[in-house]
Amino acid sequence: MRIASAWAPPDGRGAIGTGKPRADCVSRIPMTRLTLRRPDDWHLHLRDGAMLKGVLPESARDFARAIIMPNLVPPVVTAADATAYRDRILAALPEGMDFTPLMTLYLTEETDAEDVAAAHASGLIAAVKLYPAGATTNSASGVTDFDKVRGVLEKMAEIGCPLCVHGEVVDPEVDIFDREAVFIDRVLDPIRRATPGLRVVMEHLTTADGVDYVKANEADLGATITTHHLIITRNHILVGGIKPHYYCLPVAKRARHRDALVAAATSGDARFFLGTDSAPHTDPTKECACGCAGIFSATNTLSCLAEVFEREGALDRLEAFASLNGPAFYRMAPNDDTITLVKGDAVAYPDKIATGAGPVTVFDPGFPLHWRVER
Ligand SMILES: NC(=O)N[C@@H](CC(=O)O)C(=O)O
Ligand SMILES: [Zn+2]
Ligand SMILES: [Zn+2]
Repeated sequence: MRIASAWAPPDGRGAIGTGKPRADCVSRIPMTRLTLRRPDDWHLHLRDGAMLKGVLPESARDFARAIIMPNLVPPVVTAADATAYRDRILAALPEGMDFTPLMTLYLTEETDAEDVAAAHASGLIAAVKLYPAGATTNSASGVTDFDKVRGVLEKMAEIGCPLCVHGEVVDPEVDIFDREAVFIDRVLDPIRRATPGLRVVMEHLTTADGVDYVKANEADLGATITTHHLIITRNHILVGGIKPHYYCLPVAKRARHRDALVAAATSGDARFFLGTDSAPHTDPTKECACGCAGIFSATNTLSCLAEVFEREGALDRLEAFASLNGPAFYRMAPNDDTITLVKGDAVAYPDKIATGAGPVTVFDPGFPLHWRVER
């Protein structure tokens, strides 16, 4: 990573957005350019058809690769499904954009271990995704009886194919804010103990309990953290009127959990890496009596992350989180090309993008963004 610095202009622009030079910048040179290896997104929803066409450029512009979630309707269950879906993604990619979809299979109680092994050996899939049935958007075909997938998990441990996990229990007795922590004790830890060598990614971590669990385990365990969970708490969803565009699963928790995620992401610890979980739903399907879960952040994710890392004094660790730790976990080389973030006046980004499926609202971090990706 290369960090270039320049003095803020005399009028103070660029000095942390206050309009005035900050006192603590007098003796420090504010950073205004940041070059890092091109990032990857280790958890992304692209959907299909008109929505795919509309949202794909928003990710492909900044990210070189992404782990593509398989929760279509019907889900991407077999190697044949994944091949067809990958081809539809590549066909929707605008001319001249360079983007590699890393495919996943949706684990069901009928998944065939040999189909998984062949798809992994051929390089078609990078991982298999476990959704507890009923836990989240389009998870009805997921797993209810974890004993039924034991054979597939053992095969995955043997061949080194990672399991990406939506880590929430669906027990109606368990409070929605506790579902991740309970999942770790009731489901994840027993699966990992029963399947030595299984490589697991806890997707979209939302709790300090999750951070602690990852840190307590040396080998074979990583976690993605989303952009929005580094920023919002449950107050964003509920205070001053219900805000459907902040609703996602796992639901954002209280501030101490958000702060634990920020500490983990900005620590440089290689077990934590970026998975935006950018999950587009059209406005009418979010702004209604039973709104869909999912936050769309592909458009402004890197600007948001730079702001979060800058506040923590950790801009020099953004590259580890966004560009290095993920490939290391997935045993892939980091990207050779780079992107440069430039700091300046507040960045303009659309509040919605238009897709053939309908308008999709872009994540609003609630503060101005000053870092933009240099094109
Ligand atoms: N995160 C979400 O709130 N929604 C995701 C599903 C998921 O990742 O759980 C989606 O597909 O919309
Ligand atoms: Zn999920
Ligand atoms: Zn997701």
